[in-house]
This record gives sequence, structure tokens and C-alpha cells, in this order.
Amino acid sequence: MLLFFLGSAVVGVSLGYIIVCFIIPWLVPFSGPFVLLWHEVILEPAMDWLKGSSKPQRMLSYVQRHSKRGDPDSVISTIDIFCRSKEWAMNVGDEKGLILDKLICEANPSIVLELGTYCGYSSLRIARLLPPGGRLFTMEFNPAYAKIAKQIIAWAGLESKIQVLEGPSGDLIPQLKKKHAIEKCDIIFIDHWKDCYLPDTKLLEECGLIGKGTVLIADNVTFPGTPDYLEYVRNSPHYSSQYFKSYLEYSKTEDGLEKSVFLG
Ligand SMILES: C[S@@+](CC[C@H](N)C(=O)[O-])C[C@H]1O[C@@H](n2cnc3c(N)ncnc32)[C@H](O)[C@@H]1O
Ligand SMILES: [Mg+2]
Repeated sequence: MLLFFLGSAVVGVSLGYIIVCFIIPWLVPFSGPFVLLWHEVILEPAMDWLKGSSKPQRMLSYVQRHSKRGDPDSVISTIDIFCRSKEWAMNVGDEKGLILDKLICEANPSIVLELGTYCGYSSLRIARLLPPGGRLFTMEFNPAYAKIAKQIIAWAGLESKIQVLEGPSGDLIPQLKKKHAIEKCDIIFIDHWKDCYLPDTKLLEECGLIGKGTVLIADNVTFPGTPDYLEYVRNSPHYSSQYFKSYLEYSKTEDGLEKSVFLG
């Protein structure tokens, strides 16, 4: 009887070990829902509990230990290394990031608005490519994320180009013209919660912040997906829209960016 229990325990522990160490890591890169479930719902809370810190705090500390201060490219690649080798995070990431870089360079924007800052990864990607005098306004409603983003931005030396606006986009967008003297946005990078893409686009239109030539770049239009937003920009006579296929950040699941130019 004792032998039977001991044998079952050994088999159970071995099976658990194989699942945790081999099967899950093998599955994770291939399945989008699995990436989010494993990293955000299981691994992140476990790491928070074990380390007594949050993932953004661990990312900041990794950046401060491994990147060159004042060098945005070094900070960006250090965050990518952290996310590929340590902990997945919801940055636009290195693969879609290259597409984003190209779209920013093509538009040569003076005023960029970003919806969804998180730790400031995409803010750095965008701001480092702005022409002299160019400014990025980025909105974040989670104060803990905004605090880390400001520290990462300062570490990269880009604080003079980036203004982190704290609060819900729905409240901040109507204040942009008066409070920040913005006439219209040249580029809007949309990367906050997916059900906000469409209402915030319509709000930006109502507030006159989208004008002829404004380029909307929306992340994660395939995964997790933004069907109502895509339906709107792809069928509206006011937009010319194009899909850029890529992969969900730090994974092998298909995702992409949608570029939509406002035609007036
Ligand atoms: C996917 S993350 C942004 C990632 C970032 N753009 C990057 O690539 O590095 C989305 C962020 O948007 C924030 N967020 C979601 N909905 C928001 C809203 N309505 N207003 C302001 N921030 C929002 C979340 O707290 C989260 O930090
Ligand atoms: Mg995203």
C-alpha cells in the first residue's frame, strides 16, 4: 500500500515537472490565448508573490541594471531581452516595433498621441524617431504603470519629448486642445484596452484631433483583436486602411498593425 502511494506520488511529481518545464513552455509561443493565460494569470501573480514586486518594477530594475543610461535603443533592446528571456509583457515588442518604426519615419510627425503607455516601451520607440521639436503625448490610467513609464523614459533620456498624461483616455482626449495647445495629431498610436479603440477614435474625430492626413496606427487588431474598430476604419469612406501582418509580441501567434489614413 505504502509502495503504491509512493509510486503514485513519484509519477505525479514527474508528470507535473514535465508539464511545467517542457509542455507549457513549448505550447506558450504558439497559442495566443495560452500566452496571456500562462503569463498574465498564472506566472505574473506567482512572481509578484515570490519576489514581492510587480512585473513593471522588475522590468525597470532590469533596465537599470542592464541598459546604457541615456541610450533609448539600448533601453528598448534590454526590455525586449527581459520579455523574451524572463517575463512576457504587453509591449508592442520588437517585431511589430520595426513596422511601427517604419510607419513613424514615413510620416515624420511633429505631434504624436499614444493611447496606452504601460511601461513606456512604445513611447521610447516612437519618441526616438521624432524630428527636433516633435512631441509625444501618451495616456495611461494605471498610476503604478505611469510611474514606472516615467522612470524608464527618464532613464532613456527622452523625458523632454514625452509627456505622460495620467487618467482615462475618455477624460483626457477632450482636454488635449486647450490644455496642451494641440491643433491636430499627425499620428495616433492606439494600444490601450481593445474595446476603447472605436469609441476613442470617434471621440478624437469629434474633438477635431483627427484631420486630413492624420495616421492612425492600431496595435493588436488580430490578437486579441478589435473587430468593431477594423470594421469601422476599413469601411469608412473617410479612411484608407492597410493591414501589416506580424506576430503578437514575443510569441508566434499572428497579430498585426492597422494603418488608417484620414482622408478628410
Ligand atoms: C497594451 S498596454 C500598452 C503597451 C504600450 N503601448 C507599449 O507597446 O509599450 C495597454 C495600456 O493601456 C492602459 N489603458 C487601457 N485602457 C485605457 C484607457 N481607457 N485610458 C488610459 N489608459 C488605458 C492599460 O493600463 C495598459 O497599461
Ligand atoms: Mg499592443
